[in-house]
Amino acid sequence: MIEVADLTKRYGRTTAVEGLTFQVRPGRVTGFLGPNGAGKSTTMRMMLGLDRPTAGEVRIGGVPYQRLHDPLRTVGALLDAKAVHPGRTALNHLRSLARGNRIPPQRVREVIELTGLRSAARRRAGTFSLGMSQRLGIAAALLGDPAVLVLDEPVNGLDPEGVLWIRHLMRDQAAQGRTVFVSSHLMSEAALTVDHLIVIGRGRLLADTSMTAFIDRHTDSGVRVRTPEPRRLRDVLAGAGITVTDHADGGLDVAAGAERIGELVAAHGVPVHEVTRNTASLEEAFMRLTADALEYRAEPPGGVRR
Ligand SMILES: Nc1ncnc2c1ncn2[C@@H]1O[C@H](COP(=O)(O)OP(=O)(O)OP(=O)(O)O)[C@@H](O)[C@H]1O
Repeated sequence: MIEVADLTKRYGRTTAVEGLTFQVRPGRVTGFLGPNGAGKSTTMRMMLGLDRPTAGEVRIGGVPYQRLHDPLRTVGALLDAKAVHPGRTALNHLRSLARGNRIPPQRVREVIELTGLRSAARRRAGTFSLGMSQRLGIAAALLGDPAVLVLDEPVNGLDPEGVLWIRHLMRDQAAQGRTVFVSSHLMSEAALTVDHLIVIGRGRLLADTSMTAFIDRHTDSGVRVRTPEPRRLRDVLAGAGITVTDHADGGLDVAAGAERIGELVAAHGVPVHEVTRNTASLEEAFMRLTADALEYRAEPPGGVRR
């Protein structure tokens, strides 16, 4: 469990984090979301004792990071994947971390297997792609078999297979009862992985909610349908008392479930090219929630930034 209590961080006149209070519980994946500059990395650095709070505190398993006896065995972190010495091989990097933290050498082999780095283990970290560096960073985070994982944008630079892998890994770690705290600036990505959501903007807490509640509240129940015969489809749906509206992309927004629509078009022989649930509204809800808190917003042409 991670407890953040009234946490504030100022850099000169910039307030990066202001009065943040929330808890990250074990057994689930908690997403930490906010637009660029919202204060996510600053908060994570304070969790890991890399930055001193101006006020407030963070406790991991009831203890501030600086007072942990065995930090690497308590909390594993991925903050900056490129922070590894470029001349070191992945294997040597992990071995030296293990040695310095009294972790048995066989654990190095285990995390290399777990992160799919076996074929790259003897290559120098400086030659790694961002995706491979992310895997190495995650291997280091898992090395001490910690009960708490803190991952800053772990999906960054990963290919589609890597993205799936990290999603499974996080779910798996949470299912084992660990605390998994992961930052992202994308709602759509978080929606696929996280159970709980902490959203911040300009360093302040905007939402602390379950993902299911957020999705239920913000996604339309409607379905987008594409057909080469829109008029016939409209007639069939209207005949069944279903509301249909045109969408700018040429599709139709239909206020009914996919099953009902599927049955009706099959019964009337209307050809359909696409039936998709409206999830775009989730990203829109996130944008609305954080809009006033966006640090870098595009200026309207000729306008003045508010
Ligand atoms: N060392 C520092 N000195 C001065 N200002 C800083 C420092 N670190 C962060 N900031 C400022 O604090 C604010 C929060 O930054 P932070 O990097 O924590 O945001 P973030 O949510 O992680 O953003 P991103 O998604 O872009 O990484 C920003 O205004 C940033 O410019």
